[in-house]
Amino acid sequence: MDINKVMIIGAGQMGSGIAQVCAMNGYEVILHDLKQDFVNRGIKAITQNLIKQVKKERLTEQEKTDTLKRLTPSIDLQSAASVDLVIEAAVENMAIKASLFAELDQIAPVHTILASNTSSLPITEIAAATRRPEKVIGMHFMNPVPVMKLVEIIRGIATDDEVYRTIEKLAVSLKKVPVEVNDFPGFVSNRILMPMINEAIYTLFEGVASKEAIDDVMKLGMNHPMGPLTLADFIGLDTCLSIMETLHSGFGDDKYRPCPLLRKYVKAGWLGKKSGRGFYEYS
Ligand SMILES: CC(=O)CC(=O)SCCNC(=O)CCNC(=O)[C@H](O)C(C)(C)COP(=O)(O)OP(=O)(O)OC[C@H]1O[C@@H](n2cnc3c(N)ncnc32)[C@H](O)[C@@H]1OP(=O)(O)O
Ligand SMILES: NC(=O)C1=CN([C@@H]2O[C@H](COP(=O)(O)OP(=O)(O)OC[C@H]3O[C@@H](n4cnc5c(N)ncnc54)[C@H](OP(=O)(O)O)[C@@H]3O)[C@@H](O)[C@H]2O)C=CC1
Repeated sequence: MDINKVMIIGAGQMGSGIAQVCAMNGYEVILHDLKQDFVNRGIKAITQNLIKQVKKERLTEQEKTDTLKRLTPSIDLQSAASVDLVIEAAVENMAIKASLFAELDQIAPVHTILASNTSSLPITEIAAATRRPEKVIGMHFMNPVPVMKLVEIIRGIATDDEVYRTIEKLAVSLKKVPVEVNDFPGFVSNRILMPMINEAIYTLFEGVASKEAIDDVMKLGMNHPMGPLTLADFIGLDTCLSIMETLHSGFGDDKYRPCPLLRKYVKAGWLGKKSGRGFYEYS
């Protein structure tokens, strides 16, 4: 199946990154969020990223203009009526995703594939909110989307082989490397990454070392590009907590219990870089 027009739901850090790479690679893109302000913030982030690429002479002024022309803002979910693929990148919350997918199922044409960028939630359960579970799939990009090569592609229990192949082909056309995984809590990426981050938060919580020291150990000792606490701030502490909760409830194993300090920060509204404060402060 050919994909020409894509709708991205959620213009946050992931949604705007996905919209950018789709538009840069020739797709017509609708970028949707709940409020015009949020869509504008997403388009502004994309524009700034493209300007940087032009300055670095990796993109011409014309390519930048053409990319921006392929982006259409939306605050009306009915826009899904004109697309071949929806990639949902709203918040990591099953109730919100299930209700979005049920609505999208009513609006989108029969051929449209409904993909989710969820970082941990079961694709099979999201698919069950629709009458087209065979056309529902996980398409998990990594942050920052324009930089990271991986796209984890997750098959739900009912996902069609043809839908899988279409999404795999699409990922390659975005110059990404697709990796196939089955539908288990946290998939592969966050089943491994997030317990490491949660353990780093426990290490801080228990006073084993300062945040800077914990990050230095993993950066200088293990060659990680970012320390785990900096990475948690970068991902978003609300997203980290949601992922740990999915692992905890999905496996029923207390080794995945979220650190109380992580819960406290999220309750305080300290969500990391996107809210200006998490383990570190950002101006
Ligand atoms: C939670 C989930 O479900 C899954 C996830 O996504 S988990 C998170 C996965 N991501 C990571 O682990 C990221 C780890 N960090 C890194 O790889 C690096 O620190 C980084 C790529 C983010 C920044 O790299 P750096 O060398 O420290 O900084 P910097 O030199 O400024 O950036 C390197 C490049 O990335 C680009 N970049 C950095 N941040 C960017 C952003 N937010 N958007 C777009 N491009 C960005 C820079 O422009 C730069 O590009 P060039 O090399 O083309 O000039
Ligand atoms: N952060 C990361 O590193 C990664 C995140 N992901 C996944 O991507 C998704 C988005 O994460 P991220 O971009 O970081 O989160 P952000 O908080 O940056 O963005 C989410 C956006 O979606 C909007 N939104 C919330 N509910 C709806 C809705 N019903 N309809 C449309 N838009 C909505 C939010 O608006 P508002 O601000 O009002 O809530 C916000 O603008 C999550 O599922 C997350 O797990 C996947 C890979 C990496």
